[in-house]
Amino acid sequence: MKVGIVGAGMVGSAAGYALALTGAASRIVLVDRSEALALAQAQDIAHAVPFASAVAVEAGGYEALAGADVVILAAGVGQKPGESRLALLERNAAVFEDVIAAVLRATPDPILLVATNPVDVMTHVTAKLAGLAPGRVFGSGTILDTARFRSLVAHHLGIAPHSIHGYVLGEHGDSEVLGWSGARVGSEPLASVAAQLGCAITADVRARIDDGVRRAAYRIIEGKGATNYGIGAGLARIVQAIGRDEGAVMSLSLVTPEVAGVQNVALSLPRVVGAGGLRSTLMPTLDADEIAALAASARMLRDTSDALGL
Ligand SMILES: NC(=O)C1=CN([C@@H]2O[C@H](COP(=O)(O)OP(=O)(O)OC[C@H]3O[C@@H](n4cnc5c(N)ncnc54)[C@H](O)[C@@H]3O)[C@@H](O)[C@H]2O)C=CC1
Ligand SMILES: CC(=O)C(=O)O
Repeated sequence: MKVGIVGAGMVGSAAGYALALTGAASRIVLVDRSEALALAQAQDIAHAVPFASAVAVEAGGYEALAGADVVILAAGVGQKPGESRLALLERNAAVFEDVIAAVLRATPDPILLVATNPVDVMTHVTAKLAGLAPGRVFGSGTILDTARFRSLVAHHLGIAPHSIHGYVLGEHGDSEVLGWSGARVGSEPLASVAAQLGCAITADVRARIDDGVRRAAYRIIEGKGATNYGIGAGLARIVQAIGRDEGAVMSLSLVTPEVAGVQNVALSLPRVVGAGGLRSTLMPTLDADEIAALAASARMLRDTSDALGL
């Protein structure tokens, strides 16, 4: 599978590296407004290939995206320490005006996978600019927040994160909703497993994990200026699920006709990912507080999209 990456900075390069290590792509093309950066990243990633899978890695202009099955969009600015994702919107929406047109001139019917923040509204911007079939334009959404949630719950219980099943929903950002009530460990409800293991999810534990998920990006950006490895791995995992037509369930952002009473809003819910992109949505069972929080998140995103005329 040929995968293009537009934006060869921290996120784009980490995605390329993860794609090369996992073999989720057979050909990777990096594009950036800095041709020198794209070339340097492509060369560096190519030097990992002899230790990993047989992947061709190159850099080029937009024309090099011809025939790309999936294009990851990671161009634009990231947060400065203390800055919210939503504060990036105007700058990154302006970047996408040119980027999406240039991508589609090179490859007219790709799957577009948006990583640029604020990822939900940028997904909506991309869907409108691209006009592709529903399910072919979506955002990484809360895939990273879900990974953070699973990691922290796993650490608390002393169980592998792969065996923790639960999702973060709504905005990839400050209003996101941790789906505690539906979380399971193996096939058992989280609270039951936590009690059996003597690791109850008390209000304090819950608040600590909530903060650890919601504030993770702020803390990491304070420490190293960006986040890249987690999202890079997440983007490669999404591409892998597309390439293998897996039907994997992941929390991803898609323009959705109606969520918690809010119409036409891009946000994350559990979605089924396969060869054509997103093929269905699995509406989770939530408790009353979670439904109210999801409605508030959806309303905030809708209001933000309204301001852009989306
Ligand atoms: N969805 C998620 O979970 C995450 C999203 N992000 C977001 O990803 C985006 C990229 O972050 P980083 O890679 O850290 O930033 P970065 O600054 O390292 O890389 C961005 C790249 O975009 C390029 N670029 C800017 N305008 C362009 C244009 N018009 N055409 C082509 N390339 C262009 C820049 O030259 C730069 O190399 C940010 O919006 C950031 O907030 C970051 C981490 C996680
Ligand atoms: C930067 C960002 O969106 C994250 O790490 O969650």
